[in-house]
Parts: sequence; structure tokens; C-alpha cells
Amino acid sequence: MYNCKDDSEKWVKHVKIAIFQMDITFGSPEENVKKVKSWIEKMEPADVIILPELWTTGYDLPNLKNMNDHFNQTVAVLKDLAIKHNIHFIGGSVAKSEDGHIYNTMPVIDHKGSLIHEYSKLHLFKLMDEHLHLKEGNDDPAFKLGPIHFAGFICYDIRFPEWIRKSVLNGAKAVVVPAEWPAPRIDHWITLLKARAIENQVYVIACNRVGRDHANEFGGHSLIIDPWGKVIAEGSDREEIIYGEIDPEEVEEIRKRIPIFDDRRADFY
Ligand SMILES: NC(=O)CCC(=O)C(=O)O
Repeated sequence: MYNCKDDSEKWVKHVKIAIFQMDITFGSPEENVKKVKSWIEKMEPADVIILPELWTTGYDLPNLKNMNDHFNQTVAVLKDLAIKHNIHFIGGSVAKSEDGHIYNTMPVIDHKGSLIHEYSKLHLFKLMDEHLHLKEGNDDPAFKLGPIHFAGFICYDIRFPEWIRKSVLNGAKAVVVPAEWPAPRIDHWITLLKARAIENQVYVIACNRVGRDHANEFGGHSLIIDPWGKVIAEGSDREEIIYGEIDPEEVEEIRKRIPIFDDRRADFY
């Protein structure tokens, strides 16, 4: 069985992922936290939970400025849950106030309840007014859970392949993507995620919300894609937990089969 809760450097197999493909109650952290707490109680055993983008508030962007301590409060909840359930959280993203700005920030919390990583969305999505309310981050997307190298990006970031390639060249074997991706562009979502997996020969684990707010209907179709581009698990357009296992050794197998990282012409590009 898997063990990505082993802190040693030993290579592990079959890390079990649980994607919380949830609807989000607009502007109501209490309701959304309540839902995450109840889903954990009923979920199958897993190693890592992935949550969607801005899962506590949705795109209630004008009101985020009144929620100063929101990020720390949410991280505190996730820390308690991580310890109680002995599970890692890639905590989607949560609005974070800092230095007079608000960031769209992914917290990663390990099974011992430590906040081990933060990444603030690098590319703000103007079509959903992010540039009017948020500030872009400048973080490194890379983090490790146990011995596994992940890189985490947020939603619109997946349209920038060179940003993801940079982390892969630095060692990432699995790319994680929390999102609030609208239903009318769900074919872009699926195609871009498959392309990121195939071109980088990495796992792609992507959690999209479902439901609607005043402006958008969101498309679900959360995905776990292997480094060959095969879909291991795919969500519907309704609320559900999506499970799948990833095996980091598979990345090396695929890279032996088609050795793009040996063949690429870094002298040209
Ligand atoms: N929340 C987002 O970043 C949405 C990105 C999106 O919809 C896109 O088409 O890109």
C-alpha cells in the first residue's frame, strides 16, 4: 500500500488522492467549511485531499477586503482536520490579506498539521475581475509531500505552459490545479490539462468546483491524468469526491519510453 506519510526519501507507490469536487456557497466560509468537515467524515481512506479554488468564499471578490484574518483562520481549520484524519491537504486556494493586498493563495498542510507551502496565483483572470480585487503572487509552485515532488498552480495558470514547464524542469512529478472553471469553457479545461500532462510527462491532478454563482456556472470534470495522458479518474458536473491513485515511478517509465527531456533542444529554446 502507499505511504506518502513516510518522511523518508524512499520511493513510494500508489498515493491515493481524493478530489473534493464541491459546490461553494457564495460568501459563506462557515457553510463551506461545514461541508468539507462532513465530506471528510464520509470519505474513503486517502493520503491527500485536494480542494477547489477560493473554496471558502467563491468569487465574492468585493467583500474579501473585509476578511483580514480569513486565511489564517482557514489554515487553522485545515491543520486540525489534517491531524484528526492523518491526511495531507492541498487546500485549494483561499483569499489571503497581506501588506494591504489580497492574494488568491494555495495552502498546503501536511498530515502533522504543518503549513508547509503557500503559492499565490501568478496569472490573474480579467474575465472574472480578479485584476480589480487581487494582487498576483511571486511564489515558487514547488513543494514536497513525503518524497513526492509536486507543483501547484491555480486555474488560469494552466494556460501558461512555460510556467508549468519551469517547475517540471526543476523536478516536479505531479502538477496540482485547484480551479473555478466555468462550464462553457470546459473543453479548454480538459484539453489544456491533458496537454500539460502529455507534454511534461507528469501526473496532473485538477479539482474544479461545480454549481453556479451570479455570473457563472462551473463545470466540474475534475481530473486525474497520468504522465501518458490517460485519464485515471474524471468527475461529472455534480458534487462528488473523485478518487485515484498515482504512482511516481510511472513518470520515469514514460520518460524512458519517449525521452523528451533528453531530446529537447535547450540550446535553441
Ligand atoms: N478562475 C479562473 O482562473 C478561471 C480561468 C478560466 O476560466 C479560463 O478560461 O482560463
